Amino acid sequence: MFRSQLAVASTAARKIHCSAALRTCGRRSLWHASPVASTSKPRTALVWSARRGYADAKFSREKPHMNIGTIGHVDHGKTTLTAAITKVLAERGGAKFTGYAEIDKAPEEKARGITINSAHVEYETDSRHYGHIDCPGHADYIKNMITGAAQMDGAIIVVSATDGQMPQTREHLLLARQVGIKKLVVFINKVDVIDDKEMLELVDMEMRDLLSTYNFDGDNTPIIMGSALAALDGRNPEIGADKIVELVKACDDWLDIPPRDLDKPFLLPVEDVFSISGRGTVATGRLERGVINKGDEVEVLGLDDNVKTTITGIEMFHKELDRGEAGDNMGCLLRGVKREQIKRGMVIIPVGSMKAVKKFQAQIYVLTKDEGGRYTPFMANYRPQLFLRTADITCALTFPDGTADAADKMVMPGDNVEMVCDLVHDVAAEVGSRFTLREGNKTIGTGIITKIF
Ligand SMILES: Nc1nc2c(ncn2[C@@H]2O[C@H](COP(=O)(O)OP(=O)(O)OP(=O)(O)O)[C@@H](O)[C@H]2O)c(=O)[nH]1
Ligand SMILES: [Mg+2]
Repeated sequence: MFRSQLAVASTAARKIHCSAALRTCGRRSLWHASPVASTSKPRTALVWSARRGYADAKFSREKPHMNIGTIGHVDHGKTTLTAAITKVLAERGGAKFTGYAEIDKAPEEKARGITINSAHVEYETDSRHYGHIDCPGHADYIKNMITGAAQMDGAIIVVSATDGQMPQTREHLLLARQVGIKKLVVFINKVDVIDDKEMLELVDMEMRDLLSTYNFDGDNTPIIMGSALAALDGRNPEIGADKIVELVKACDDWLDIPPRDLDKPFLLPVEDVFSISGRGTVATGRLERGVINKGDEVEVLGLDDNVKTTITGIEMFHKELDRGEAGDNMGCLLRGVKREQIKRGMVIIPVGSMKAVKKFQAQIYVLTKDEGGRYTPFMANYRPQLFLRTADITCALTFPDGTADAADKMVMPGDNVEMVCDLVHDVAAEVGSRFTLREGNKTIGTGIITKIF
């Protein structure tokens, strides 16, 4: 029932706004991923979820949960690898196989053969439960990549052995760093079409260099070489399934589950919103900190449109929860709220626990052209797009009061500067919050908030 409701909703939305509808489609997978290990429950507990048709089991916390995902340049094989991981683990009882066409399922994705929306799947290893977000690599959809990566605790960067590192390999590493990902695993893909061993060694060496450039541990990061397609097609296990097992083992061993901050007031950055007719509005995202309980009174803050409401339901991967913990990638049913009142970029918090800000000072690093940034300097009142958590907002940059020659001062690519950011809409932020600055198709800078006005 829920599935058909959502299909109707997304068809209607597509008529209104294509990209919004695409996001809805892409997001559906979080709600539809089947439980890995479902437990039977008494009928009474199933009432509201059964009516909505998607929650059919309690979420098990037996294994620690971690959010990872695939990032990297367009066409390097992220979606193929995502499907291959679920296939190989399904054969071992740790996942439900999610095919390529189920991940890239929006019509435009199918027509163009690229990922546009980030999609969610889940799987389990012996030691962990993973939520996995497959991100788009195409430069036009970096916005969706940032929102996807903002929910990850670690990531798999996919690089094709045929191309080696490419512009979005570099940009995604930078963005991963900026959203707080500390460790990565590298998958060098498409080795089935490479005969030259030296070529593989070169890609390996270059990736280690690049990791170090972006402050990851280039020397010790596990690099696995294989073929996602061979694994998905069930051929050549020595470069296919065996390498997927090795990759997943490397994730288990090398990627750390960050300490979950359960004591602070909760903070859930909204990644997507959809409505279920007759039920209400659901906001999804990864709980950044704290613990959220069914029945909590909350404030949805930011983008100039604060809303107060109550959480009437919590879900994670098809399963119902009474409480969500920091790190959970979940959906919250919000009482009496219309879909239009909630937007990606807002945050859900306990009433009054945080303020939205419109103006702050920040330490900003401006990327050089070799890092994919601007070729030319900019001056005061430059207006890039600011990405913070799941929000993206236009801002104006000026120099702090008292800066000498502020009117003529130029900021060069490569500079580290202290600047004042004036936002068009307010956003929930604190001293220490990190953000990225983009202009058109480029990431031009990264920053950290030092003072709130
Ligand atoms: N030969 C070979 N081709 C592969 C392999 N893995 C993926 N491909 C092919 O590479 C193409 C791109 O694969 P995708 O998985 O869609 O790449 P992607 O990184 O998800 O692309 P975007 O999401 O659009 O950035 C497809 O035609 C795949 O079949 C591989 O191991 N070997
Ligand atoms: Mg893809």
